[in-house]
Amino acid sequence: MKLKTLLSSLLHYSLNKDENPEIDSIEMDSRRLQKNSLFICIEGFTMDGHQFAKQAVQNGAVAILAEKEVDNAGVPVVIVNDTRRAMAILSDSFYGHPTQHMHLIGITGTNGKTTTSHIIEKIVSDANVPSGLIGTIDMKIKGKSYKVANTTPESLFLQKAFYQMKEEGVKTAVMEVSSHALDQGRVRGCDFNIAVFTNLTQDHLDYHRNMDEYMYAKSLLFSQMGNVYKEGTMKAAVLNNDDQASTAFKRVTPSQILTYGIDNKSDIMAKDITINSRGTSFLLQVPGHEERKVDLNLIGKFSVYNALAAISACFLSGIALDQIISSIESVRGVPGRFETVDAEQDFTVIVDYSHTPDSLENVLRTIKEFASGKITAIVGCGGDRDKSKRPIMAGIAVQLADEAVFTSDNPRSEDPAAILKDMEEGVDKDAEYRIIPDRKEAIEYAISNAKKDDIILIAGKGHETYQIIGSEVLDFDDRKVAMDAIGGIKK
Ligand SMILES: CC(=O)N[C@H]1[C@@H](OP(=O)(O)OP(=O)(O)OC[C@H]2O[C@@H](n3ccc(=O)[nH]c3=O)[C@H](O)[C@@H]2O)O[C@H](CO)[C@@H](O)[C@@H]1O[C@H](C)C(=O)N[C@@H](C)C(=O)N[C@H](CCC(=O)O)C(=O)O
Ligand SMILES: Nc1ncnc2c1ncn2[C@@H]1O[C@H](COP(=O)(O)OP(=O)(O)OP(=O)(O)O)[C@@H](O)[C@H]1O
Ligand SMILES: N[C@H](CCC[C@H](N)C(=O)O)C(=O)O
Ligand SMILES: [Mg+2]
Repeated sequence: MKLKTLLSSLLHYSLNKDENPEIDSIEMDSRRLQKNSLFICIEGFTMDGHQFAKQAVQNGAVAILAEKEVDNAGVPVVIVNDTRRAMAILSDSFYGHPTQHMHLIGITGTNGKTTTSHIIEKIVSDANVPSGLIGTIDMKIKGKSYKVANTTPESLFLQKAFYQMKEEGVKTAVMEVSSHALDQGRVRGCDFNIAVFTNLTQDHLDYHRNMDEYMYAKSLLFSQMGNVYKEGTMKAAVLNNDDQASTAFKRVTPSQILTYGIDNKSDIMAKDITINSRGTSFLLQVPGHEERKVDLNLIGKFSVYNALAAISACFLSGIALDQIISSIESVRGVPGRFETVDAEQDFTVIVDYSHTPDSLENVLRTIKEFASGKITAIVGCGGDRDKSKRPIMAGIAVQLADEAVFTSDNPRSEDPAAILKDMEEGVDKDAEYRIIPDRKEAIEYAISNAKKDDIILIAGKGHETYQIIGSEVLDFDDRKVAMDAIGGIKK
């Protein structure tokens, strides 16, 4: 594609010379350049990509997109206000607007994005619709899994992935949309047909300055729904009516709205919820349909919210209600979300990705609803992430579990002892808890002391198969460590 053809999708830019090279690829990393590429300089959080312009030209770039003057080695330089956002628009054009050729469902919210997106993908593929998925655990194209670096990848990766999906015949794609991605404009250019909101509680206050800014970032998914519109295409916001933030999203979205809820009157509702240690049942109310009983294999009131969000999105996508219900009833769970580690021991071990105050509280309250033995919570907090959630999470663990064990999550560049100190700030001086900084030892301690009917919650890392200590990424999987520890005591 010629440079000027590519640039025609931008509202505004300036070009320093009247040249029009052929562009065969778009790149944002000077170390991974191809011949005849357009190099996009990004001022990042750790590096300024503008300093690599000359290196990029030496490595094959024939044009540069930047926010300021660069050492360009003679190639055309395009100046725009914001290169990350321009990259999203250009990538969408370069790959032929792939999301305009499929039904795209985006999910945002503090908790439940991964779970809800996996449920939707299951319902869609059970309905024999070729499906794609992008999120925290992986990217899936018609069931085949690929690695991703971010929950919501950078636009360049994203549009290339959608192009691959389109080429492979994907008709419906579902993706998690993180607040970071919205803030950085990674999903500008995505033609969302349905935008789903799960809930908003505290997280990521290391990145967003306060809850209002965090909510504003989330609201962009809904306010930008009208940015790409072709007459006749479905555009809808699916909002949790029991969460206050939905009021703001209702105001900013230009699209049709479908609400779901348990407590407040909503379009799609769950009533008469019953929870046991194996699942959750409820009566489902959907407009134009008789009330229906749904038996989920997923546990907790929060699982009902995820189910309602998924049912609402699939209902709007035109999948028959019978089909939706039979699929959702067959969902066995999502890796690392309330996943039990079972070696036929007489106590229960649950690995769960609760790394926010709200998710930890929900999971512990859910466990309390069916526990007959002692509840032990193993909890840590990530380094280089929202520090203000540390004392809150520690307080919740002490308050709701019978025994709280504080340990390390991914300390990253921080001192694990300092993170544990921050956690301790949240508990009363006379409260009882145990500190075991080494995560493996913490898990082994809890398992070797478990008695019949006890429940051990290993929170925070869910599906993760690594632990980041300093700059090292070490093999670590809570499920495997727990399984080995159970094996050890059964010998
Ligand atoms: C804070 C943040 O969002 N960082 C993201 C950001 O990195 P950055 O701005 O630091 O990039 P940088 O290293 O400064 O580099 C700037 C530019 O220079 C270029 N460069 C750099 C070196 C070089 O030699 N040559 C070169 O060209 C880089 O390719 C880049 O274009 O841009 C990168 C590329 O897209 C992201 O991978 C990276 O995510 C990091 C890994 C991250 O941890 N992000 C988290 C905070 C995040 O986004 N999380 C959310 C999920 C949260 C949730 O689910 O709860 C997510 O969507 O994943
Ligand atoms: N609807 C919900 N409300 C509150 N907590 C939830 C909900 N759904 C799941 N959780 C809890 O949050 C944890 C993370 O769930 P999930 O991975 O689905 O969320 P996410 O939004 O994708 O998180 P992340 O932003 O880290 O990717 C789960 O392990 C569970 O403890
Ligand atoms: N997407 C989340 C993941 C946190 C997972 C937890 N294990 C940690 O490392 O803090 C974040 O980046 O905040
Ligand atoms: Mg996720």
